[in-house]
Amino acid sequence: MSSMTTTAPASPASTTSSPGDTLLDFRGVEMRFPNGTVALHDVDLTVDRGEFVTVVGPSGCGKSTLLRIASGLEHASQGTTDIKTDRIGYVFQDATLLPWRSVEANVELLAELNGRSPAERKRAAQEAIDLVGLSGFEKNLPKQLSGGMKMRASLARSLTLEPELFLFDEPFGALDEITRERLNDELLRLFVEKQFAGLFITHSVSEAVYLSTRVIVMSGRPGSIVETFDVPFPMPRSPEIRFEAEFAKLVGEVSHALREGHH
Ligand SMILES: Nc1ncnc2c1ncn2[C@@H]1O[C@H](COP(=O)(O)OP(=O)(O)OP(=O)(O)O)[C@@H](O)[C@H]1O
Repeated sequence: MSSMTTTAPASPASTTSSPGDTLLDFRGVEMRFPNGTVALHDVDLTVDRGEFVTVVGPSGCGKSTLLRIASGLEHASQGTTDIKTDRIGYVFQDATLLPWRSVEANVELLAELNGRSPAERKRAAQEAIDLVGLSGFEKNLPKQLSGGMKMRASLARSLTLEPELFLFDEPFGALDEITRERLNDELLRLFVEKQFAGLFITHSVSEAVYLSTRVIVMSGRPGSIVETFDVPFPMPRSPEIRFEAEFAKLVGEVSHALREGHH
């Protein structure tokens, strides 16, 4: 049986939990789709406040499924899924902006759907737009933005909800290397500043190591966790750590585990 427990703090000020609290707790999660496909097998996963956890694994191993369960879009067929917040941000590989709305109006959308007043959502949207570096582009339509800028707008839209748990489904996978690295830097800055917990999916091992406090390696389908790596580099991180020997060593170890778990 799966269960979802939701405890919803009404505002940041009402949050009573402290750093180290578990926001997501999955035990023995199994996912079998109605057509018989088993996507996940016996997954134990926790994400604590202050953690940025990245999941890497071969294509089709169930990473997106895991995220969809975390978001409540999908329900596990077995195991327990305990999500201790309802302030969840979700960013997909596709920026999913409404083409007829300006950047500003897109960023306001979630706050609007959540019933925030026009003044309040305008304030939240402007703050988020400034945070992701899109100031000056408020009136642009999505088609007038680069791929990186669209992702920034998508991030800003989720930030208006002040997520405590931020889910990322390979958000930068379609971007060129330089844009991706720049957005990784921005995301780390936001993580340090906004103190959300992150659960991030990627195919890039170096992106995983650079962003995370912990990297989880999954096996091929049905996905199960084969290895977990704590990433020791302190936050905030400088982009230069990517060139350090310790960084390369960890990337090598994660890549090795990924190859070993690939069946
Ligand atoms: N609704 C569904 N019904 C049946 N099978 C599904 C459904 N959704 C996903 N699957 C299958 O479950 C498996 C895991 O899919 P999922 O998208 O979670 O993998 P992934 O690790 O995110 O893949 P990728 O890295 O390629 O994005 C795949 O074999 C997929 O075909």
